[in-house]
Amino acid sequence: MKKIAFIGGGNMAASLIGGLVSNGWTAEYIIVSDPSVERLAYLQHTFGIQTTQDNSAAAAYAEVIVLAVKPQVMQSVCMSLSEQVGSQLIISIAAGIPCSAISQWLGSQTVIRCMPNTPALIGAGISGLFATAVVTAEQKQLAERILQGAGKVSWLTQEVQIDAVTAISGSGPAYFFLLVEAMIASGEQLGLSRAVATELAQQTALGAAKMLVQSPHDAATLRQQVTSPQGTTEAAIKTFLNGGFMALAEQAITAAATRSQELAQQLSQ
Ligand SMILES: NC(=O)C1=CN([C@@H]2O[C@H](COP(=O)(O)OP(=O)(O)OC[C@H]3O[C@@H](n4cnc5c(N)ncnc54)[C@H](O)[C@@H]3O)[C@@H](O)[C@H]2O)C=CC1
Ligand SMILES: O=C(O)[C@@H]1CCC=N1
Repeated sequence: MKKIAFIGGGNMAASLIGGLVSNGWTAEYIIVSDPSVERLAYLQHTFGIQTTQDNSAAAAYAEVIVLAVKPQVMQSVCMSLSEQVGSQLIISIAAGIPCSAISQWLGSQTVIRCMPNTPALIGAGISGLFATAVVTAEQKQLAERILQGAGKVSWLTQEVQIDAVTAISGSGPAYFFLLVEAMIASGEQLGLSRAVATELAQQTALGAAKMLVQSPHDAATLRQQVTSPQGTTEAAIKTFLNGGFMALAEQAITAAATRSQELAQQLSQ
């Protein structure tokens, strides 16, 4: 078991730490650094891990450094850590920041870029991973072990594919939450209490997600199985499609991928 430092202890770090701890990673082998005392107290209390406000101390302690700060502060955080970074494996989860920029700011080539998602917190996440050429097979296995606590892992052959992963699975949970928000609001408008509408929408999302992963049928077939000719589902689906749902979804997902590319250009100069 290796010592891991999380630089930045926000939502995504907490999701990954939750996955690690519930998968049996020793809490004493995990340290997180964050400027917020309240945040550190929460993380310490929830997971029993070590905490510090000193990024350098966390980095110096660890064999693996997970960079989990917002893309906008990544450059300054990395540059301030360059003294402490030697042979550690670096895993960056920041949207948009290329390995080349991380390598340059930290002075280390041993970088894996990772795009996880928040269901990591309950072990139901998926992470897209890209490793630079110098990363060894052993280090890749280590990264997999760390991220598998958070869910599935998918290796990418080209770094540019991370933009698509960000748009599909990184941002993706938010698309489903938005649909559930809309379903709850509609349920209320149709006369249900908020509590009942919420329970119906949540359980429907859970059931649909389980069918998607467990059934031998694809999404389109499962949808057709709900859709009786001239029935209620057809009325809803027709309204979605006539309103341009497919084109809108493609436009939205492309906007996420484009934003990932823009972040790379803006933040890696
Ligand atoms: N939220 C998500 O679904 C996903 C986020 N990401 C990436 O994960 C990274 C973190 O995102 P979130 O956890 O959502 O953000 P967040 O805002 O919840 O967490 C960022 C944390 O960094 C801390 N921080 C700020 N300045 C710092 C510094 N100088 N040194 C150490 N810590 C510092 C903040 O106090 C905060 O707790 C981002 O780069 C984002 O692109 C990647 C995949 C999914
Ligand atoms: O919205 C973002 O920029 C981050 C990356 C993927 C999910 N959240």
